[in-house]
Amino acid sequence: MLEARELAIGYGRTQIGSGLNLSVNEGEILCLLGPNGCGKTTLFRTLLGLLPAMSGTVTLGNRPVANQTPATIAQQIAYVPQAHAPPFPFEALEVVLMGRTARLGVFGQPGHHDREIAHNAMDRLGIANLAHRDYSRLSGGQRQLVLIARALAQEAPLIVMDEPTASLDFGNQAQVLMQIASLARDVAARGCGVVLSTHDPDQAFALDARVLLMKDGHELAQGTARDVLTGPNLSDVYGLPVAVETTSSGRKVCMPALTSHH
Ligand SMILES: Nc1ncnc2c1ncn2[C@@H]1O[C@H](COP(=O)(O)OP(=O)(O)OP(=O)(O)O)[C@@H](O)[C@H]1O
Repeated sequence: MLEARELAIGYGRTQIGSGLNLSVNEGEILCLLGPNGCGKTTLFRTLLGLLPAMSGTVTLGNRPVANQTPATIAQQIAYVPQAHAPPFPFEALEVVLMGRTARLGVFGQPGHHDREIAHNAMDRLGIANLAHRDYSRLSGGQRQLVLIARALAQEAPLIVMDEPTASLDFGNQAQVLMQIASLARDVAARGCGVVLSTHDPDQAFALDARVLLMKDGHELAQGTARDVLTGPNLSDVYGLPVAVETTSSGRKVCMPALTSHH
């Protein structure tokens, strides 16, 4: 569905990364992990056609993304950016309704059906009570949940999420992870493809995701969480000793060694 081949990414003439390969299909979760500044957001912007590739190709639904209009791209991929406050006030529900834009005609106004879908998306994320609140006055975590609801309302077969749990509290992080898993794995509704970035390797284990581990704009390893998120790989990427252990319930957890060596 979404595929990148030998992709080089960057801004203007400044190359941020190269040699990137990935593919995501419906029902799959791909988790991007790597240190601050390694190029995750830049890669996302390139995958979404917001930033031209410096070389290599991005194909979306078997066509180069570079040849597709923003509306066609939006029908295929929903993007959940990192949450920022907008410069002017909107009701949270209006923000969610913006997810319907790519589905409306040129002068189309959202109708009853669109509002119902927007309400359902908010309900699913447990934020129905925020519908008529001023989006710019919500907390960072509440805004993040509204942006995820907007992506759900878009009803695209792929969702790209830039650090979707970054500003969420402990409970909401777990809640959003469960939503991501059910988006991809829900057999009744046809599963979406999900690409997300996170700074928490435990989340890749919890989601049983495929992992692309990045360092300095390049792929260090790609594969199952179990194969890629090893102590040596994580130690290499984050520059400190990391241990990967298995809990009594059988889940893997990653722990940096916090002892200092003097
Ligand atoms: N508009 C821009 N023009 C030039 N360089 C940029 C621009 N935006 C980001 N960069 C640079 O690109 C590099 C990669 O940034 P990017 O935001 O993709 O990293 P990231 O992996 O998403 O980081 P984080 O985990 O901190 O969000 C950084 O060195 C950053 O300074």
